[in-house]
Amino acid sequence: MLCIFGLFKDSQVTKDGKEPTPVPEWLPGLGNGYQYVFHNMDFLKHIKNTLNRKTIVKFRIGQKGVYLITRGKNVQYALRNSGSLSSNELIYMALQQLSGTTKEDVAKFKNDKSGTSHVPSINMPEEERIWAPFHRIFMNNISNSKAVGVMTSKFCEFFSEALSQQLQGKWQTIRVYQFLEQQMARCAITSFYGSYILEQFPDLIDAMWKFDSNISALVFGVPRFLYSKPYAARDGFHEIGEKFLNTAWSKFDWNSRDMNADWEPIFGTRFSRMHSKFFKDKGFSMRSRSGLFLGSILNSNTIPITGWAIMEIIRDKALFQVIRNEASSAFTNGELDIKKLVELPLLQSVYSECLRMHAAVNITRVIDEDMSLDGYALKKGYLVQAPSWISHHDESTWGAPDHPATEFWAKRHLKYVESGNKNTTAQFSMEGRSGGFFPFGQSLLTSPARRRVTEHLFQGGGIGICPGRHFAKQEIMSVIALIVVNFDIELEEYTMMDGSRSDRGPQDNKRYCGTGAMPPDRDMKIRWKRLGGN
Ligand code: HEM
Repeated sequence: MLCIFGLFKDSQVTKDGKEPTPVPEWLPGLGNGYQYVFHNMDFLKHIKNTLNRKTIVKFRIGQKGVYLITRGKNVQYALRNSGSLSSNELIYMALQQLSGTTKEDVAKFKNDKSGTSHVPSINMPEEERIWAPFHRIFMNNISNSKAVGVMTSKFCEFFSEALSQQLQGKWQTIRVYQFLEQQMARCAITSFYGSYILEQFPDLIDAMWKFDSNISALVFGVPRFLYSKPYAARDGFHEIGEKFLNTAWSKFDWNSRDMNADWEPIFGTRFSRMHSKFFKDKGFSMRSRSGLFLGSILNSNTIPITGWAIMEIIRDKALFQVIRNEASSAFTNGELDIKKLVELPLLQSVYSECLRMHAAVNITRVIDEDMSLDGYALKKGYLVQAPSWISHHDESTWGAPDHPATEFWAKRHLKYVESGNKNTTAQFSMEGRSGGFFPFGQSLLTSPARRRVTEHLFQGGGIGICPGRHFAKQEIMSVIALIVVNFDIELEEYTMMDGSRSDRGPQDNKRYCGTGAMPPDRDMKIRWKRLGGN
């Protein structure tokens, strides 16, 4: 586990290349550990401003050396092309810190060196393998198009139902983010994990948000004796998971036809059933099973991105109208056509712009062997970290006349092509920029061809690109479409998160920087009126 406090020490110059420039210490003599953990965005701004001509810089968190990579081509190279990097140590840390997996159960992951392929890379009995079947559960039940289709259609069914509870033809006041935090979370959990979990444990949503707001302290490894609140939040959340798993297991008939259903009320999706059964069959403790199970419940990325998109659309009346017109074209007889929806150019541009601005992940790998990158010599044992916040705010990649990268611009990802008769059509495009855009992480594997053939074939396990990204896009775009098409909306005022008046609009809640999507720190009070028809 990373220890956070310690003095910054410069490392030796090697003969194999330049030594990356050390980041100036935040507090002379005290290093950057505290700033990195508790003020990650300020730390990243500090790096961006003081070292903006360097491509790789280094600093220390306690005893751990970290290289930060700040340019798109290096991020691509380091996270895709090198056999010298892995994410295993980080996964073990996340398992212990976030999921609360017991040491004995983490050891089961560690002991499996057979890789994630069907064919083990070393001689190992099939029943002792963890990584390969675990990855298959993700690939077959979250990433593939059938599974995504089931989850999206269930989600839309529940979310449409939630919207239909709003008064028709009458103005009503709500707070946008508060509504999403409760209603979108409820629908996402139900579509993924079935209806039983929230019927039995309605406090789960609040426990989830409490846990979520403490994730950075847990991820960055703040010890329990220094700061116990995050651990209490995690334990409270996991206790609900334990109670759920106990009752759901006794209620569900594993020999019934529901075992293979796309969705049933007790466990929800096939993913949730397979995942839960897998860890029980492998003899994991109840505490580990609960943490692993609840890990994927978190809506901590999709809800903030949706919140930002909806607020941006509401505060610009012209944009609201254009998005409404565009989204309406994806409805046929009141039914949302998801395939059409996810291809809509402006909506995709708004979605990507919100990910660009607010998804702040520090994609991290461990260097397994000394390596060189961009003329720099990088040492074994260091972490390599690519902060999306820096790449996503790079003016040379994203800036446009009158639309600096620091600002939301709905049309930033559109290009205009001639469509005959001197007309032009807008198309969604990330051309030439995708290297600097990685809200969902990056695949570790080399060429696209190799990635296609051997997706998830890396030694020992490891994280690849987010397997939930297709579902996330469909879920977020569906919520936007269902709201703008079915409601007239007027902005009343901005509020603090407790509902009291705020004299400014939302900004990123910086506490989340480095760990995922940053939610807004203010809410938006609106009047909305549900329309008839759709
Ligand atoms: C806007 C929404 C989302 C964002 C920005 C996001 C981002 C990420 C990132 C950055 C990673 C780590 C990749 C790495 O370190 O290389 C990740 C992993 C993961 N995500 Fe997402 N995610 C989102 C939504 C979702 C959803 C909706 C699901 C589930 C349906 C999901 C499931 C997962 C899982 C299971 C992993 C771990 C993968 C592994 O261990 O191989 N994510 N996500």
